[in-house]
Amino acid sequence: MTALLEVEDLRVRFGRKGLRSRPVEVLHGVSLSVGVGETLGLVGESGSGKTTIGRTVLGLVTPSSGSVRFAGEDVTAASRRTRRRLAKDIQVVFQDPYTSLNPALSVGDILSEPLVVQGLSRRDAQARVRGLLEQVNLPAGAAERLPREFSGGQRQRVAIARALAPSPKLIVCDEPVSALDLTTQAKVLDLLAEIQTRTQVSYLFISHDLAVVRHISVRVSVLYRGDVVETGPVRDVISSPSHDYTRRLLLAAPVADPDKQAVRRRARRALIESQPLEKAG
Ligand SMILES: Nc1ncnc2c1ncn2[C@@H]1O[C@H](COP(=O)(O)OP(=O)(O)OP(=O)(O)O)[C@@H](O)[C@H]1O
Repeated sequence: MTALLEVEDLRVRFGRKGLRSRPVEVLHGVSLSVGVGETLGLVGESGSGKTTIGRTVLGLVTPSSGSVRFAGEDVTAASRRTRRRLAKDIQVVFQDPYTSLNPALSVGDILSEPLVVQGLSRRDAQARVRGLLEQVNLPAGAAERLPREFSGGQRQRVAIARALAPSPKLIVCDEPVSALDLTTQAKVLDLLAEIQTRTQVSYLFISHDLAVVRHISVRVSVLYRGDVVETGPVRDVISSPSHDYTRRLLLAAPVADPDKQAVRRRARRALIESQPLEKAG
């Protein structure tokens, strides 16, 4: 598969408040790739560095070393002109559909403004908005309404439509269904998959939840404290994880049956007690 996004040996350091404290490295040489029309799941617990990877891919964080290449171009060393183009090609959908949409604008304006800025006439932008709403299964009348008039799942559909507006090649999905109930999660994931089949868009799909990642992606990278500890087909990683951290992540996933849940809890506790996990690697 042709690689669209190639992240190589990425290191990111953040400064801490206070003159004496030294910057802290939060990514320690991360490598991953996403093919054209592919979804790579990126899982890890809170604070492992998932969002930092996403923000670096979007050009919002400058790495201390390593590279991010998109369609062969180095994102981190791109000129302003190239960055403008890349800003169109790489879009994002955030976790919280309640804060990621401007509450003062109608859905139609939210979707059409970026298109008008890009040079589309108002009339063409409105036609495109109708097409975008159709793509995410919202009625054309949604354009007249404000974000607060929609449910969480519908707002996330608007956020997906906004990301699709410039016909991107890659969408960074940062926990896009974590704020939704289970049924709505499945519907939004199915929608993302359906859009991918139609458009060949690629997803870097960030989640703390392996079950969600299994639903949407074929390959997954597991991130632990700023290191990718394993990458492979989701099926293999789930059926025979090669790293203790992945085993813990699997055992931590909730299951509906309370007896199975208790068995998992005991297995996880036994694993933690027998093999304390301090460092990645
Ligand atoms: N701008 C920043 N300045 C300083 N530290 C930061 C900054 N952004 C992130 N960090 C730190 O980097 C580490 C990784 O954070 P990041 O948000 O990437 O993790 P995450 O896996 O996405 O977590 P979550 O799922 O909770 O969002 C954390 O320790 C966080 O506190």
